[in-house]
Amino acid sequence: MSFRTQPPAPARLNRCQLFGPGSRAALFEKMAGSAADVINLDLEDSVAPDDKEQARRNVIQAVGDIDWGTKTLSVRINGLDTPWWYRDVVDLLEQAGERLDQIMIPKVGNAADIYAVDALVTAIEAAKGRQKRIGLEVIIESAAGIAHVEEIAASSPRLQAMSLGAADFAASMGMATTGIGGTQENYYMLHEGAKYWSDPWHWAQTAIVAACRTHGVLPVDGPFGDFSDDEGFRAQARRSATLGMVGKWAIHPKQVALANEVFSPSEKAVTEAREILAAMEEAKRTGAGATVYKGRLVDIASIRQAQVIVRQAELIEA
Ligand SMILES: CCC(=O)SCCNC(=O)CCNC(=O)[C@H](O)C(C)(C)COP(=O)(O)OP(=O)(O)OC[C@H]1O[C@@H](n2cnc3c(N)ncnc32)[C@H](O)[C@@H]1OP(=O)(O)O
Ligand SMILES: O=CC(=O)O
Ligand SMILES: [Mg+2]
Repeated sequence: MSFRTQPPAPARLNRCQLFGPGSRAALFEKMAGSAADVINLDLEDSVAPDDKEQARRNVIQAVGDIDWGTKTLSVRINGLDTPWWYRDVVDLLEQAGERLDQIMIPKVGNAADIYAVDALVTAIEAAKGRQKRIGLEVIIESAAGIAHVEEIAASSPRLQAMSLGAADFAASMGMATTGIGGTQENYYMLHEGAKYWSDPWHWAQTAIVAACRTHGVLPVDGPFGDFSDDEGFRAQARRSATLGMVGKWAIHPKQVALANEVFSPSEKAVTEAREILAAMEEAKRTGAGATVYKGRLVDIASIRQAQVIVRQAELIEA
């Protein structure tokens, strides 16, 4: 480990972030009743320009009126290149109740974007005497966002989570697709006449995970647009989990159970992780740094790997 140790990410579940348009208030109770760990009420791209102000009013009212249980409650504001974002922040912080946990900033391009929102949030919190410190989450969904991903991850102590937004990311990068996440038909290697599909999101995801893990932020996979394709969602989510992401968005309620399934370690994985920890305790007792578990090497690094799984299981059990 470097002299500068890796800070832990927030210790809370973030397996699924369920989105719903702020303009569809009839969905809010259903979202609250879902099994998602995080709720994102949207003021941005799922809300038509003419509905922006009504959506903002709906969301402010819903923050206080609806029982959101123990979920993390987040509102996605409009981008900093729009005329709406500052009023989103001001009205939310001045008018929405203390139940609000987070503001999600879309299309961030550099650390200064978060600085601007942080400054505004900090001033309003102080002026209004808000008791709960609002967290921030961001979406990396542009060429600038991915180019500056590390400074964005380091930008504010308020920053809790960072998502990859596959739709806007693809548009900003000029990718030849209208698909939102998942396998891209034309992204394959050809070997002896057979196609081997590759993952065009992989590099952006690993860049996000590395930036997040360096700075103690939760890395999250964003939307998977084809909500009729459960297996496609699962495959995308499993790749994300394998790379170190902690959860995935749901843009339809049927995706919530899929995300929870993939980002909850199986009983078998938890048992194995606990057995590895026990095997290493035994090894330590005898003065060994490495031992054999089920015919394979485990050593002190295995303790850190097993702890990732056990910590997630403990959050779920709590
Ligand atoms: C891609 C880039 C991004 O920025 S993604 C993030 C922003 N996008 C969004 O927030 C979109 C969220 N999703 C939606 O608006 C809707 O789910 C869309 C995709 C339009 C589908 O809506 P709809 O045609 O009503 O779906 P459906 O008839 O299959 O619904 C079945 C039951 O589920 C409900 N439902 C629907 N959406 C949500 C939701 N987001 N959260 C909670 N519940 C939802 C419907 O009301 C319907 O309920 P019921 O069975 O009639 O009681
Ligand atoms: O905001 C999300 C996206 O995929 O774009
Ligand atoms: Mg987007």
